[in-house]
Amino acid sequence: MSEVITALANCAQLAECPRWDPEQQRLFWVDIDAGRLHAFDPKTGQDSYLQLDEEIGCFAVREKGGFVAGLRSGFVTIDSLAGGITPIADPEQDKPHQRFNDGRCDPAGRFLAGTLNPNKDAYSGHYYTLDLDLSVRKLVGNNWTSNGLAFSPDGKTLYYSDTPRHVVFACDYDVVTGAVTNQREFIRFPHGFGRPDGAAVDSEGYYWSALYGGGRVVRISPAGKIVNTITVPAKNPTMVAFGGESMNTLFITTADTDYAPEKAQYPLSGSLFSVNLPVTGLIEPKFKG
Ligand SMILES: O=C(O)[C@H](O)[C@@H](O)[C@H](O)[C@H](O)CS(=O)(=O)O
Repeated sequence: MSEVITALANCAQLAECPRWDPEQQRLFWVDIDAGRLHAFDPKTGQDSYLQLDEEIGCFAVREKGGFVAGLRSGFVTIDSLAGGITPIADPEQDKPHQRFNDGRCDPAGRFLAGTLNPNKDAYSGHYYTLDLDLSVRKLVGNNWTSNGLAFSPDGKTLYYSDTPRHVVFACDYDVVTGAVTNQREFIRFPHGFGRPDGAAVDSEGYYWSALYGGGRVVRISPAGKIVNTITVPAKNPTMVAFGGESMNTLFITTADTDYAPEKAQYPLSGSLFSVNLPVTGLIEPKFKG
């Protein structure tokens, strides 16, 4: 496996949701805890951001322009990195302590986003679907930390994880109706190995999982077996995304730490990394709503 490169050092508190836009040749990503939506140019190393007034968990590039996003306060559209935020709906008005965490578009251009319960006192995190008509419906969940959402290349399998429970699920997905059925356990990681955070599926259908607390990213076969491992110079990788001119660059976001011994061991915690791979990723669908 190629060498991991530090693309942007110590750039975030909680870097997450990297998304490559091939038309703009930019890596968009968020700093959840700082409430920032970033745009990174890997050619120049330049990075800019939009400052929001709340946490942003996830987003997708919108076909009409701008973005759709999941914030603490619900679903919104964002006109550009200059701003222009329009609320759509908050499916968890009764749970102000929860926020959106992980999300992406399905092959039909719906935006799916999941919430987390920071108290971990109830399995009250769920994935919701924001449809093309901007209606919202509950999809799947009963999680502590909704994470790891990704689709197989044919769109017929939906993967998601519940990070603190160390488990990734696989479900049958109907792209026409957006329905989920037949949820089963895909892989469960042993305690101490790392917890399945954000994920991406490559063009061969393998699931790449960022293992929070494990300092590694693993490539998992459709049969649920680990076949490759990338060691990351940060204890808490949070998400991966394929991008670059040839779609074979894996970008890795990570979380910073305020625990001094961990920061001393991993001084690049909270950085954005990249590594070139012998496999390509899937181009992210844009939100069609
Ligand atoms: O990075 C994320 O997706 C979450 O926002 C993080 O907070 C992380 O996944 C979470 O802290 C892991 S766990 O719930 O503590 O296991």
